[in-house]
Amino acid sequence: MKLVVLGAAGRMGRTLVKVIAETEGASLAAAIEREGSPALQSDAGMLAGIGENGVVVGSDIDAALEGADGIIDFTAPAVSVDIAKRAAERRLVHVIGTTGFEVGADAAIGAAAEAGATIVKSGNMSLGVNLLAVLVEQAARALGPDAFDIEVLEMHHKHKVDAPSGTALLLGEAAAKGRDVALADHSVKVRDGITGPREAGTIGFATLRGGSVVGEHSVILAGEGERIELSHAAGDRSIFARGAIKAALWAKGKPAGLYSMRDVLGLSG
Ligand SMILES: NC(=O)C1=CN([C@@H]2O[C@H](COP(=O)(O)OP(=O)(O)OC[C@H]3O[C@@H](n4cnc5c(N)ncnc54)[C@H](OP(=O)(O)O)[C@@H]3O)[C@@H](O)[C@H]2O)C=CC1
Ligand SMILES: O=C(O)C1=N[C@H](C(=O)O)C[C@H](O)C1
Repeated sequence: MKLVVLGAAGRMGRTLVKVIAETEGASLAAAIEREGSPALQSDAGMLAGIGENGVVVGSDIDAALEGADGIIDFTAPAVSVDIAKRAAERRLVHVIGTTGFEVGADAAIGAAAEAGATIVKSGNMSLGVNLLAVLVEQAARALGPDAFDIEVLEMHHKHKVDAPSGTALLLGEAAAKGRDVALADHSVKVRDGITGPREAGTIGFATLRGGSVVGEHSVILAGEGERIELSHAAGDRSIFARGAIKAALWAKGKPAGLYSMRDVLGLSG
């Protein structure tokens, strides 16, 4: 499968270039960065630390998509929404790992999927986190909102620009699904000052940033005299890259539509 990596000089882009080179059935068709990026004209393999691979980083996305089968995109929300439309026009696979979307972006991405793109989108592409989400959903269903409070805690490196993380929101959605409520109506993303006691049934989020932490998430279910913690720690970005490439290979030949990593991993149940 011929893949275009968008944001090829970024932390995830470089990891993807490396993992694609290690993956049977996948090849790097093009490596794209934004216009004006200092990475333009560099060799993508050199940036990824795997030695020269002959793929020169460019910024012409339309030329890159000619003859490609799919795009792997860990960039920024506005970029991913725009690329979804281009993927729809060409009926391509588009794997979206980008996080931090505003309300409304889901509708635009859904429209692109209806218009012809085969999109796999997830706030976390790792097997471990997607399994964790299944466990969180089960725990939230079993432990009712009057007896157990749910809090989602995350920590990431100091360069991360969005909060709560896409993974924290994915885990919050899983908890809300287990409780059969809408996360938007029950989430508490900020606490400061005299907040009053905790409201039963809410799902709280706490965000930590610092150093080089790749990504750590805990869902805490706190009851009277007992507490359950379900956690995941990412040690290396290759877990996200392997998941994203697996998603692209899975999506090739599938009907256009919007899919999740739970679909890819057979965890939709
Ligand atoms: N779903 C998942 O499993 C994971 C998701 N992520 C998410 O992926 C995203 C990227 O993370 P990360 O790699 O750490 O961030 P980086 O900032 O390291 O990488 C993003 C790259 O995209 C580039 N870029 C920006 N605009 C464009 C454009 N128009 N065309 C092509 N490239 C562009 C940036 O260039 P420049 O710096 O010059 O602007 C940068 O090189 C974030 O939203 C993050 O949360 C990260 C890890 C796992
Ligand atoms: O920005 C990151 O680094 C990560 N972003 C994703 C998120 O927002 O959850 C996934 C992972 O935790 C790393």
